[in-house]
Amino acid sequence: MSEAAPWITYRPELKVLDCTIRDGGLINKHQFSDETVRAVYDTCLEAGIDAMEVGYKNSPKPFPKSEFGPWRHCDEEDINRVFAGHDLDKTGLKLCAMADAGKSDYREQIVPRNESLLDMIRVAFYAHQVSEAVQMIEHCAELGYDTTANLMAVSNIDDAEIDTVLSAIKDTPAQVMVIVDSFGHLYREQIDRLYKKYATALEGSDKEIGIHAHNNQQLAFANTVEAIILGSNRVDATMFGLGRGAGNCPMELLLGFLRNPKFKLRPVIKLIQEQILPLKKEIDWGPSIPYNITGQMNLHPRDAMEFREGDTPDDYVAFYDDIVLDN
Ligand SMILES: C[C@H](O)CC(=O)C(=O)O
Repeated sequence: MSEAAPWITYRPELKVLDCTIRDGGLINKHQFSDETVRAVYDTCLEAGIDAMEVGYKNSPKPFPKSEFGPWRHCDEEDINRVFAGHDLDKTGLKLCAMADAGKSDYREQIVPRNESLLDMIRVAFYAHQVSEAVQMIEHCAELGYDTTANLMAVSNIDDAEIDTVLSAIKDTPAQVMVIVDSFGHLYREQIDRLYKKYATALEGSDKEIGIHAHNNQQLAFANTVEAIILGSNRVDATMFGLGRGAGNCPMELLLGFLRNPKFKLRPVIKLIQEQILPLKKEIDWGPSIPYNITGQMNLHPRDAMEFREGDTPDDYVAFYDDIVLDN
């Protein structure tokens, strides 16, 4: 964590992670073409982005390969095909995958780091899964990976539970503890409170604090900037905000804000024009009233996603009546 964060200026320790394919895959079952995945990778290289999350290391049992694309499982052969020749030392780009507690066969699916092009495993978990998350982090660190701890849905957990998680994670080898606003519910003041809570609990552990924001209330970029101002040095964003439901902090806004000259905006704009805009015609993401409502109500976006996939995606009043009057 930065002691004093000179937020509007050059801060070389601040690292940007692109999770377009991993988070965006939650709206199309990770059915991206190799061309799109490779284009995001090439853009990360050209734009000076520090890490690219290529998907999930999740089990094919709950996510059968007949239904879900390769980036839900990140088999090594798929990684080797699409990122052939990737070299961390030459490019400075870390490739990473997310493993969900309860949904990953991590002991079988994750091979030693020196046998993989992946450099980092981000462990995602809900508060009640913290014991498994600790085991996963320790296991992946033993295999040689950088690791992060991503406590999901933090807006929905009481303080005592957050404290329990933070004290369990503090002693793990995870380099980063991420503030994850899964429901896009948090306001600036809550980001402040959580950042300070995480920083106090993790003091002395050398862990960085990360931020992963969803855009239900059109606050993902603002909340990301707020975390950066406070000292967060590990920041998630996606190209054109492509991500589950309302999407994420848009990369194009984030890079426009950062002052490190290594970050280049033009390749991101080019990718958006050539690859992401065509996707926008096929799949729905980004803020809309159903996502605003679930964000305001601190609910998982699944009902809004189902509604947007249905026959009357713009019948906002019907969604309001269903969700607001039912809760
Ligand atoms: C822990 C991850 O960042 C998963 C995710 O995207 C979420 O919002 O939850």
